[in-house]
Amino acid sequence: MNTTFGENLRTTVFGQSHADAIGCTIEGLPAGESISVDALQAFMARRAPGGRLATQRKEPDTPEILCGMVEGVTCGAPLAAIIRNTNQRSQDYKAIADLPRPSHADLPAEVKYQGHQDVRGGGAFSGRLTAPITLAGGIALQILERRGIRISAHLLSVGTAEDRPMNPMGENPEDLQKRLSRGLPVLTDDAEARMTEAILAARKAGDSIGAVIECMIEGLPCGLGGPLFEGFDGKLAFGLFGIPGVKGVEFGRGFEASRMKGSENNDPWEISPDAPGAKPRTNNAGGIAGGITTAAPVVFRIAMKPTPSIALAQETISISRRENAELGVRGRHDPCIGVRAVPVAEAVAALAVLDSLLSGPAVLPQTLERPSIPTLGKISNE
Ligand SMILES: Cc1cc2nc3c(=O)[nH]c(=O)nc-3n(C[C@H](O)[C@H](O)[C@H](O)COP(=O)(O)O)c2cc1C
Ligand SMILES: C=C(O[C@@H]1CC(C(=O)O)=C[C@@H](OP(=O)(O)O)[C@H]1O)C(=O)O
Repeated sequence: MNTTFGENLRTTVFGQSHADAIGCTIEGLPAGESISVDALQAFMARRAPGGRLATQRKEPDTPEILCGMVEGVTCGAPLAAIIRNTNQRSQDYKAIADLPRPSHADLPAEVKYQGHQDVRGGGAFSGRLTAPITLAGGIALQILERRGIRISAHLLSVGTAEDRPMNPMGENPEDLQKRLSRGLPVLTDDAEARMTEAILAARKAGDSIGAVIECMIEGLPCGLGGPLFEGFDGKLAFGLFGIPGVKGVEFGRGFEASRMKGSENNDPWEISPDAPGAKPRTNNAGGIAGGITTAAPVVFRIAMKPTPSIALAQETISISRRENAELGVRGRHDPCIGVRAVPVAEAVAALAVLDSLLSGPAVLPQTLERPSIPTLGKISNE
């Protein structure tokens, strides 16, 4: 399996849902970055299971950083971290080993790995693997935040219940944080009530429900990305499709732009006092043109499918008997994976941004910075 994301900042995720632990390594992290483990834990708690709108599996999701930092500061060496799995109930997967769940990875994984894959809890395909993604992304976010880059996501819709879209030219940061820190990450009270109702109704019916997440990256410089396969949108989309359950990614007006005229969709340039000296007056492009960031906020949306594991009877096959069969999934499952995937989208965005920032300038400066020995050497573990 290849579970690495990024070229300059390489995050590799490992583990299975019911193994002893899951975790990640991060290569290419810049040295000298102070990381608050408390803030990291708080970010990861937004994704962690629990509560009436999520799976009942109880996991504290405590990050244990094994190396790569000295006294809370990154040291330039690869960082490795684990999250222990503490609440597995592998007996829930006895039936599933023979009766693959429709729309989960069970059957294609059985064929690809010839029965050697870990079936328990979805193994390496589980949404649980988004915990280490959130760990790595949470570290990247802290590095970006101190450079004025803000990443915020919300549930734009759950089923047919809709929140208001974000303003693509930017949101007031304090107001946004206040709004997003309610029970469900949404911008309006009305959306919170209607989405909660839709999720609880789906759960009660033994069913599940899909969602759309909208995310905005503010404070980016113009110039990240490049043409063709170097596009910042391509990098982001690649990372976002790594989140289990993502079925669509769109930037700016996305598919809606295909129904517009050029005169409606174009974002006019205007002179601006801010770097780089010009900015688009509208942001239908979602902050990216020619694969390169324009300095307008990057805005993207991801479509999250409804959770495949549902209690309602489903048609499947019996692998051992080679005949059609029926399955109603028992066990602990999210009625709407979109809810907990909101911070995961932010985490992937942070990893993509930091990876791009670390790629270096396209034009080499005439004079190279020549670092010297710092005045005070640091001796730790004394
Ligand atoms: C945060 C999160 C939680 C998830 N929880 C569940 C779950 O409880 N039950 C389930 O069947 N799928 C869950 N999923 C989705 C499956 O992992 C996913 O549908 C499966 O791996 C197949 O991948 P695909 O949907 O991308 O094809 C979750 C995904 C995420 C991101
Ligand atoms: C544990 C998490 O979510 C799990 C994601 C998941 C799946 O198939 O994706 C299936 C369930 O696993 P289990 O049957 O072991 O409870 C969820 O609980 C998590 O996200 O931390």
